[in-house]
Amino acid sequence: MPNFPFTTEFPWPAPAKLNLFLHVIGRRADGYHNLQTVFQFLDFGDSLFFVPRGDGVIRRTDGPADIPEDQDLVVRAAHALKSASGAGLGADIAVTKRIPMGGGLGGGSSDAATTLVALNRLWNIGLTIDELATIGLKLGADVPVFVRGLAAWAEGVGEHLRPLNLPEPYYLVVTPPVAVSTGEIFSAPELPRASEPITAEAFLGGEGQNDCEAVTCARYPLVREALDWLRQFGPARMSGTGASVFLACPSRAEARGLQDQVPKGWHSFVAAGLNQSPLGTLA
Ligand SMILES: C[C@](O)(CO)[C@H](O)COP(=O)(O)OP(=O)(O)OC[C@H]1O[C@@H](n2ccc(N)nc2=O)[C@H](O)[C@@H]1O
Ligand SMILES: Nc1ncnc2c1ncn2[C@@H]1O[C@H](COP(=O)(O)OP(=O)(O)OP(=O)(O)O)[C@@H](O)[C@H]1O
Repeated sequence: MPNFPFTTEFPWPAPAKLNLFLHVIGRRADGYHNLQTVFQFLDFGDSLFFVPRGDGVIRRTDGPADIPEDQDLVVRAAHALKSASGAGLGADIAVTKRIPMGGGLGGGSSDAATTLVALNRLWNIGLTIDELATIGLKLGADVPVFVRGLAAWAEGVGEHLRPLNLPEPYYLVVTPPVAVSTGEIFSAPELPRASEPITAEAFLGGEGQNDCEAVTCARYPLVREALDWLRQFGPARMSGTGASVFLACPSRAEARGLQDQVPKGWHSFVAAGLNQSPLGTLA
């Protein structure tokens, strides 16, 4: 195997995201939904490790047992990058998962984005961020924002992105023990699909909600319970299509204090909101 400048053993970050609000504006002909949302990153996430291979083979050497290797978004992202660029190299990829799956925190999308950015560098292909975002969009609607690495106002299915400078509070994020299927919520007949578009300024002034909340809460009563529990302490909201709910807190200490009271069996963490992804500094 050639001696690469980065036979990297250091972890590449794949941060979680929050949707600070999520409006469903309409349905496209292909069944996907046009949205308005705001993405912010968290200083909490998965860690990915890459060792380039000279023989062109792409393998996941460690990762979530319940996702078959060939379906893992890191493996799919590596193959997509290889065919888009004609790269001859391969990679061993190990994933340390921390982001709850089906949690509305974008874990799979973030892993895919980190794979694109890391292998672009390690394989020395030199694709631009725009090219990586285009490849990423085919893997998942949330991948482009993770590739670009800036908190953003998003429209379309999440591909039209405008960087936003947001407050960076500490969040308490609570995930009840259910995995919500994004496809199920978007295909629900009862999903409201006609929110009036708002402006980023209106969002910054306090407007906005999560249009998927009622559908997810009706179908997954534990998400309703988690929201009701967190709303005792402030204006909590759901991220994405759930299952995670979050509350901005004035300090890390205050968030930790609330976390101590989270009911048993619910996953939770405290993390700072970030307007720049930790991946951004490596891209
Ligand atoms: C809800 C969000 O997390 C908000 O950030 C994303 O829009 C979802 O992004 P994602 O998990 O990357 O979703 P994808 O894997 O692209 O889509 C899963 C399924 O959800 C539905 N879907 C997704 C996104 C979207 N804007 N409209 C949709 O109707 C589609 O049926 C799709 O088959
Ligand atoms: N590396 C991966 N990490 C997490 N999920 C993956 C991965 N690869 C494939 N998947 C699949 O993607 C599905 C969605 O996972 P993910 O954690 O991204 O959900 P999510 O947080 O609800 O995403 P979003 O907020 O984008 O809707 C999982 O149920 C799993 O089947």
